[in-house]
Amino acid sequence: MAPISIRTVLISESVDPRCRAILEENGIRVTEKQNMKKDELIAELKDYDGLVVRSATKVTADVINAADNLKIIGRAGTGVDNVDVDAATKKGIIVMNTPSGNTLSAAELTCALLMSLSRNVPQAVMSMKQGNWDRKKFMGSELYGKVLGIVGLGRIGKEVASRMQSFGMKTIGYDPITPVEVSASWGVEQMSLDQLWPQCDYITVHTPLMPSTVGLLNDETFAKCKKGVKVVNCARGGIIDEAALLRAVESGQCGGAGLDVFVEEPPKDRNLVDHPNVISCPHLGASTKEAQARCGQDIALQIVDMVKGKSLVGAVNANVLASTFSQESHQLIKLGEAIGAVLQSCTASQTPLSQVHVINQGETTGLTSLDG
Ligand SMILES: NC(=O)C1=CN([C@@H]2O[C@H](COP(=O)(O)OP(=O)(O)OC[C@H]3O[C@@H](n4cnc5c(N)ncnc54)[C@H](O)[C@@H]3O)[C@@H](O)[C@H]2O)C=CC1
Ligand SMILES: O=C(O)C(=O)COP(=O)(O)O
Repeated sequence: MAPISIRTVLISESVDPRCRAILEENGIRVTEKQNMKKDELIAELKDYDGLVVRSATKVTADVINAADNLKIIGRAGTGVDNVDVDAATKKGIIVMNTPSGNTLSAAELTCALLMSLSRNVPQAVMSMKQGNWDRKKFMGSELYGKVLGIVGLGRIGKEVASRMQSFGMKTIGYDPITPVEVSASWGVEQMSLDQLWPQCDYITVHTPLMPSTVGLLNDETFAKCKKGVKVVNCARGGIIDEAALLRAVESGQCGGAGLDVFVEEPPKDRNLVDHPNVISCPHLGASTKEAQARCGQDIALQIVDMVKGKSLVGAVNANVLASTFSQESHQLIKLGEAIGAVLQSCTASQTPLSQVHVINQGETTGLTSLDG
């Protein structure tokens, strides 16, 4: 892999100090500057080769196109929906994330919200602080024996499943990519969304935010759910349509919601946050010391390894890889793209394939990995 020169990095959010320390130990100059408005970010970024962000910095096409020296955008975390990856790719800028660093923390917060919803813990705490002793108002229900629908069976969905199974919940789910036998091996029975909605007492979503996941829960799908279903969104605002959710909690079709994320953060429209059956957090899924330490360290090491030409880990825009890898690797990258296109058409069908056998012909090149 051809080394990329990164001499200066701007960290625009609160990222674990390990990130700065590792970059500096490797001769990269680091500046930390938080809460910049778009114009300030554009002006500041002109001087940097790299940018490290979390979820609050909106790295839009305007920002990217104005950043003439930028070569890498590092996301200390999972979701890259705050980065215009297409604009970055067009400019040859690598976008990389650290997707497993905060998995356990996001899963644990999801479980905390599910438990809080079942026993009205936040509402009871508030009532106590107001000087009350109300044992009737906060009657809850057990999680034991209830059905949890998990939409999105990737890293976080899987961890949520195993934790909630320990409470005796039955876990069912849907994912267009994760094979049914794989999720079955960790106790999640997969089915179509239409089969899933009416069975669930609780639903939690763990997909990326993309056109196919916007409004997965909407007026129509809420209507297919059990009356009183409780929902959790620790993934991205908008996967559960916010207006439809408000209508559903107002009508009682939805019995409660636990929200860590919002379409607009912080949300200007407070109707959901203020509803008595909605409990919410200010995007705290990854806010643990452990998750931040992992993500801060991982993103710094990934940048350093890239600079040293050692490996390119965590890059999400494959097209850019083509320009950074050696000539021989180009053919493998093209092959990967072709296989990806075939797999995409397989998963687009109504009944996704659970297994694909690949048969190769011809001589091997000796290149077995795209890494390094
Ligand atoms: N609240 C927080 O602070 C945090 C939020 N997140 C968010 O959680 C979400 C999940 O993260 P991971 O589990 O790490 O991602 P992942 O990539 O491991 O899993 C996502 C899964 O969603 C599936 N999926 C895609 N389209 C789908 C659809 N239409 N229906 C059902 N499933 C679909 C994918 O096949 C994949 O298995 C992301 O949106 C991420 O940004 C992640 C960490 C912290
Ligand atoms: O990693 C993710 O996708 C998250 O949502 C975490 O966001 P944060 O790093 O806490 O701003």
